Amino acid sequence: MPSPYSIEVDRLSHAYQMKMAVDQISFKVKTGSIFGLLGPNGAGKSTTIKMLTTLLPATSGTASIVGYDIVKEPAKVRENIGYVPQLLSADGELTAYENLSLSAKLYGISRETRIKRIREVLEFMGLAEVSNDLVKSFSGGMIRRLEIASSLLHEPRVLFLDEPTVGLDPAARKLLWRHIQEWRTQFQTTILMTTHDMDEADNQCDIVAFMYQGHIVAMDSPQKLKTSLGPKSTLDDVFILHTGSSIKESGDYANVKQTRNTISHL
Ligand SMILES: Nc1ncnc2c1ncn2[C@@H]1O[C@H](COP(=O)(O)OP(=O)(O)OP(=O)(O)O)[C@@H](O)[C@H]1O
Repeated sequence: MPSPYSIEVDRLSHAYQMKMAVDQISFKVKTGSIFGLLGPNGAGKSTTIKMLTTLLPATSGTASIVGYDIVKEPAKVRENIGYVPQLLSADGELTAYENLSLSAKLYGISRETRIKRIREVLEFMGLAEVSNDLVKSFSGGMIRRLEIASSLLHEPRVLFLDEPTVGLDPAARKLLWRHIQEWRTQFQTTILMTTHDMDEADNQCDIVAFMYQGHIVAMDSPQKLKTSLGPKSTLDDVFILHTGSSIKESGDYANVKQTRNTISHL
């Protein structure tokens, strides 16, 4: 029987020189669900995503994506995933269509399929009407939707989104999520995202894992995490309980700076 989980992580760790950025984390993500890694800057969220997308080797532990081992079968893993990194990846000097066409060629999608897929992802991400406009004329939210569209061209079974809404205003965030949720409903795509926005995790994720200093300190549905503390509790209250500080106060400076740079790029 096939596993009900699209992502399985077992005691996964990564050390940068002497520093343990991710320290023996374990979790499973059900197919078709949205799993949020929530934590302050420097908690280890991006490092986790980079290991699961085969961009960074694990120091120890194992993980599989739709049954493929990230160490033994990295090519198979890559065939089955989409990845949208924090930093800007769309080319402003090209149109939306041209950006997607370039990505589709890189994915090796045949010419006939390419045209159909590009139309499909443009439609799903609400960009069909601006497909021939230069990306440099786009808002931050439109650029993000284009980057997500690009990661969906090969119809991945698992999508990794690293801080998908960082730097976007509330209206752009809402629109972005509407489009992502529509895609997920249609294709049953499993999504792993990182965020340090409590409301976003609360509203969009089926399961949330709090990351702090390389560890997962709590993991459950947002509702269960909150009710375990009492009525009217927020996810921030749960985070404070497990770490002793608010998510806003517990990041490290270097990473805050990096996030701000990302925002100014958008
Ligand atoms: N290339 C690197 N070399 C050395 N240390 C690194 C490197 N990348 C990240 N780190 C450190 O590893 C830890 C985890 O960083 P990581 O980027 O995974 O955290 P994060 O939770 O994703 O934060 P952010 O929200 O800023 O992306 C941090 O202490 C960070 O300074």
